[in-house]
Amino acid sequence: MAAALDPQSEQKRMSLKEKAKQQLRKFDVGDRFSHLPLAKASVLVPLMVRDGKLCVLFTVRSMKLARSPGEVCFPGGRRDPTDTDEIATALREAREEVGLHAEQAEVICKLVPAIDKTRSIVTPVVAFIEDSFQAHPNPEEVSDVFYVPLDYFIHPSKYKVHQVQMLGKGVPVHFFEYDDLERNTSYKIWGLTAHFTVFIALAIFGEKPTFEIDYDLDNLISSSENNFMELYNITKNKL
Ligand SMILES: CC(C)(COP(=O)(O)OP(=O)(O)OC[C@H]1O[C@@H](n2cnc3c(N)ncnc32)[C@H](O)[C@@H]1OP(=O)(O)O)[C@@H](O)C(=O)NCCC(=O)NCCSC(=O)CC(=O)O
Ligand SMILES: [Mg+2]
Repeated sequence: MAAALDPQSEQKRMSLKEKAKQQLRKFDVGDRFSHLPLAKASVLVPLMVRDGKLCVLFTVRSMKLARSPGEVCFPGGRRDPTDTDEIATALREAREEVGLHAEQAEVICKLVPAIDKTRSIVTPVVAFIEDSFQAHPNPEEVSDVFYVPLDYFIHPSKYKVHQVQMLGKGVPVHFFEYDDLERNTSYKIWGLTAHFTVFIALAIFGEKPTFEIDYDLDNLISSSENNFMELYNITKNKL
């Protein structure tokens, strides 16, 4: 039984969440990108408050997977015919992969998508989950589940960046290394997953990070959507 929170920390916990929800809702893209004719996938970005800090849940992909084995990602996957929309895909995959039931998740928004190496449009669906959520990883797809404070993606202690030519455009690929002291394990969060996490940290905290970003922080919505459409148009023309 978790120790009863004193009213003060309960108050702080709630205001942390409410402020984060308020910020995230400003970035909801609705169905603005739902009609684009590329294969679709979604990830669920689970947020919660742990030890008084906003934290995000990550998974480590099983080595059995053909694609990106062993890499850190969010619960997620390709859309299947039973999914009514991007949110349904994200929630179905989270249930399959970490045993998160839809009623344990409060979906807050869909954020600007990204394009992955299989040229699918990947939509990040952000949800608050129960702070006490206990993951049940599906070993077919997930080998580990861990949590990182979200502000680590504003001022990381271990970070590097690679500028890659993605579809003819110079794009920063963020590489974070997070040392989970409790589990005595170091995790590498990079690429698409890091891209989404940085954006969510910027949207919630609105703070300039200690590393370079390819957004205009004062116009985060328009600069992020322009970045996506630029990559989409290059991808579309290459198909
Ligand atoms: C784009 C994605 C959301 C798509 O999700 P998934 O790859 O998990 O797709 P999925 O869950 O639908 O299916 C994954 C595999 O599991 C199998 N699978 C699905 N359901 C299953 C089940 N119930 N039981 C057993 N296996 C199952 C499928 O056959 C599939 O194999 P198969 O696939 O063989 O059919 C994810 O790949 C992702 O987040 N990628 C980025 C990870 C990342 O950031 N890596 C860091 C480098 S950046 C990077 O690498 C960028 C990039 O990816 O472009
Ligand atoms: Mg998956």
